[in-house]
Amino acid sequence: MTFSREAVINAIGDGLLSFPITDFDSQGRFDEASYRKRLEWFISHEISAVFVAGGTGEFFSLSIDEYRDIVRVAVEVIDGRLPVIASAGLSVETGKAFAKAAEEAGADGILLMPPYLTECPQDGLVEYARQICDATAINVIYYNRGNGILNASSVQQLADHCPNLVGLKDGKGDIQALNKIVKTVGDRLVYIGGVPTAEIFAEAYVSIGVNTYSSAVFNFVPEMAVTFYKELRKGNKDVVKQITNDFFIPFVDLRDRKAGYAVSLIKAGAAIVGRPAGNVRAPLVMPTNEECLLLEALIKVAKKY
Ligand SMILES: O=C([O-])C(=O)C[C@H](O)[C@@H](O)C(=O)[O-]
Repeated sequence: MTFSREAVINAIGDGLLSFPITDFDSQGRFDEASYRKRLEWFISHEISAVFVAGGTGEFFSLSIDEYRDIVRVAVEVIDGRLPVIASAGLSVETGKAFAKAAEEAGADGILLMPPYLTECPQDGLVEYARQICDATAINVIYYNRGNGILNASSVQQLADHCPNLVGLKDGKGDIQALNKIVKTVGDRLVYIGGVPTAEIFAEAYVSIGVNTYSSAVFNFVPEMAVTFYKELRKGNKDVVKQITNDFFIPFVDLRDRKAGYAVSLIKAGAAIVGRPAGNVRAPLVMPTNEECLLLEALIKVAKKY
């Protein structure tokens, strides 16, 4: 951990957050050299923290050995210039193991993913998160998504119990429920927008005081992603509307063609802009050639910004 808790809270609470895809070679193995170049390129843009092996980074498809390499490489390349956050989760025991690996590699925090597969009662989810928080000294951001959605009183319980719980990342886009969490738990936590294609929710997020989000499209159109974020924060509704109409709405339409495209299209986009990271791993699939051509046309539009 390079940064103080306060510095991590400041970094993740204001500014654009980036979630790099994970590079695989032609055999589907983690490609360290390519990943190093990607991270260097990432931090040459205006971002405030780097979340590695996240959803966009295919955490769900990585072995713990690959994960160790990814976090080690990220901490080396970023070299204290920005906080590095890495994912953890799946079960209490694997969650603790990932958290330990992240801590040993020098990460500044973990993004705690929902449990694997099973339905989850609220008190069980609180216990899942509590045990993983208690097992690590680094910062924890809970990812409220999938089968692991915490309600406002559960978030409050966790925040009261776990001093290292610093943030909540929304992955559902239920603004009513998120607003209740924000109003109930208040400044005790930092709130991050993180539904797939976060920008499409960004205006709603800002309206309830969620001032930052994770941008997956940053992986292939970083200038546009940064412009969108800055104009949003300045309250420049015209530019936000224009980029939403020109890029995000058609992108979301393309994304909705197949489950998992929120990640697959990002890898396809990276290849189109000359920064390939290999293919996604099963159960995800890559977009078709026709879909890649549609994406290429959208990327041309994005370059205007
Ligand atoms: O864990 C992750 O990779 C995400 O948060 C998902 C993306 O960054 C999501 O916010 C998006 O697709 O813009």
